[in-house]
Amino acid sequence: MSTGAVEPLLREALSTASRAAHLLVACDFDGTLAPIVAHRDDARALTPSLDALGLLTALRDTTVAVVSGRALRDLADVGHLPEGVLLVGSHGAELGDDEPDHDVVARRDALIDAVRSVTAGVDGVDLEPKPAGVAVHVRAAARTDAARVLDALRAGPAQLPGVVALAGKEVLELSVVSADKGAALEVLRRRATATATVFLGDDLTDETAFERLLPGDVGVKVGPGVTGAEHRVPDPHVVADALALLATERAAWLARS
Ligand SMILES: O=P(O)(O)OC[C@H]1O[C@H](O[C@H]2O[C@H](CO)[C@@H](O)[C@H](O)[C@H]2O)[C@H](O)[C@@H](O)[C@@H]1O
Repeated sequence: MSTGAVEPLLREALSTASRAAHLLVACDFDGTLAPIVAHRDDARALTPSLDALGLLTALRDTTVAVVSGRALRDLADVGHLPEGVLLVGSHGAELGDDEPDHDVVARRDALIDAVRSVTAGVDGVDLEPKPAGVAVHVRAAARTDAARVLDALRAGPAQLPGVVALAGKEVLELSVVSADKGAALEVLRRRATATATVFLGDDLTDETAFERLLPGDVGVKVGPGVTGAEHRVPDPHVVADALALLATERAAWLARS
């Protein structure tokens, strides 16, 4: 395990959190466990991060969750996460296995039709349907097309009644239900009766989770950008180091206590 890239202040914060009566470790997926790649189906979590999450799930009084913008089913397929990791999809809209009700599906389909009327014929734009919405990826589009499509989506489909827009990395997500990772984190924390939470995320959509952290919790922003998190690591490789450190320290603490 290499922990050299984990800053001393973060090491200290993780060490303190590792001694919590009940620890919740929650991670974002894309850009945090898995490096960002050109196509969403090719994203894979780094093996050392999966190993560390596996170690953490095996510990008593420790809850591990991945809270992603991806649809729950997609997260389960792409994630290859260790057994015991709780999966939360669609930015918190999918906290369990419940299928969305008919009204949500009908409104989602109408939303996707409206989105298609904006994106039809634009090269490099990729639609990712989700149970309650759609993500419009513009990573592969010409920059002028990407800007034009995003503006048209914000002015059009995003204004439909009940539609919520969330901007991410080269993506605009439109949903017919309102959800955010901060609210999902609250639910996880309550269910786990966690006394300390460690949350790691890289995107704007992770900021609602950082906002909900309490004294003694640890928020870790991955990569550059403005954040409310107290700590930062440069990339998913150092996320793996931080998770490994946390797993080792918690195992040692539990063994002693
Ligand atoms: O909350 P996350 O787990 O970070 O999910 C956020 C979105 O991730 C995916 O899109 C992003 O990652 C892709 C693969 O690296 C990248 O190609 C894309 O540009 C990024 O926006 C996913 O496809 C979305 O559904 C998630 O909401």
